[in-house]
Amino acid sequence: MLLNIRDATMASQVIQDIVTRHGKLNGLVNNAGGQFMSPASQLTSKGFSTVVDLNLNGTFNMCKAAFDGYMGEHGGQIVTIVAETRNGIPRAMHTGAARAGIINMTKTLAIEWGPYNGIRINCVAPGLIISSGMKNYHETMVDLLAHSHWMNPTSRYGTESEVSASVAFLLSPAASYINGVNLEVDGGSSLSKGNPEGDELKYNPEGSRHPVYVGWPEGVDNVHGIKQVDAPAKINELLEKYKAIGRSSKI
Ligand SMILES: CCCCC/C=C/C(=O)SCCNC(=O)CCNC(=O)[C@H](O)C(C)(C)COP(=O)(O)OP(=O)(O)OC[C@H]1O[C@@H](n2cnc3c(N)ncnc32)[C@H](O)[C@@H]1OP(=O)(O)O
Ligand SMILES: NC(=O)C1=CN([C@@H]2O[C@H](COP(=O)(O)OP(=O)(O)OC[C@H]3O[C@@H](n4cnc5c(N)ncnc54)[C@H](OP(=O)(O)O)[C@@H]3O)[C@@H](O)[C@H]2O)C=CC1
Repeated sequence: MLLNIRDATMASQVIQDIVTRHGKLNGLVNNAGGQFMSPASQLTSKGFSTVVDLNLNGTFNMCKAAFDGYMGEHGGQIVTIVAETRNGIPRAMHTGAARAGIINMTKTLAIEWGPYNGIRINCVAPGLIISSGMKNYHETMVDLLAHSHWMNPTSRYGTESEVSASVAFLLSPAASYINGVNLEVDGGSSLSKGNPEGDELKYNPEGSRHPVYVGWPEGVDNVHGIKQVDAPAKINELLEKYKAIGRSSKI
């Protein structure tokens, strides 16, 4: 099924097809999104609109299609992947604005749509994650990422499995009283304030002491064949390093 979330008609059609085929729509995960890197001073109006259209309007199109096509009558769970935006996103102001808009839209929808057979709607805000999205970055950005992971309070980036686990939790009955929240899955990076005397004083450049979770749902053994992600080699080198932490750590 082809889907461009920027196209409201296509969004409705996809939801309709799913309901016709399966008879129901229990959950919607809005994962599609993205941006390009640009300082705000060089961003054109068209560039800003493009990223807002993809992320904010696209997410609205999918939520509305799910509501109209099934959930308004029968209920359901919605989770939208945004991005960690607490202190803005330098060089990605457009996406920061769009994701902040989604977080606020989610709060309103939780209030307005909650009464309709118990729709729950929440966000997951990843920090930097070793994911297929990394292949979109320029080589210099990948270099920077590969050398700055220790600046996170956990001294590592996150994995796709760690984001998936949060999404699965929010979709599940275990989260049945959680509605309208934005769950930051960032290892605490959004709390980081920097340190004028050098970040080394604050973080552990030796590496992470935090066990890593890789390979949904079976864990570090990767029985689903998640050997590496579709990302540049340098990023996968980090993942290999993290897997070793996962195996050797006692939780
Ligand atoms: C670290 C910061 C973020 C926080 C962490 C987040 C990480 C991730 O999200 S991981 C990556 C996920 N995937 C992506 O981000 C996808 C990569 N990006 C894209 O696929 C595209 O850039 C797009 C989907 C965001 C937009 O594509 P499209 O709709 O095809 O837009 P156009 O290429 O036609 O461009 C329209 C318009 O936008 C301006 N523009 C586009 N690229 C750039 C650029 N590199 N620099 C500056 N401006 C750009 C420009 O105004 C374009 O108009 P024209 O000039 O008329 O072409
Ligand atoms: N990796 C990270 O560090 C972080 C990622 N995120 C967000 O997490 C989500 C997943 O990203 P990630 O897996 O890393 O990166 P990817 O680039 O691999 O995933 C983005 C997905 O969005 C799809 N997509 C883009 N535009 C559209 C559209 N108009 N209609 C339908 N689908 C579309 C892409 O499809 P296709 O491949 O066909 O173009 C792609 O599958 C994104 O929203 C991303 O911005 C947020 C914070 C951090």
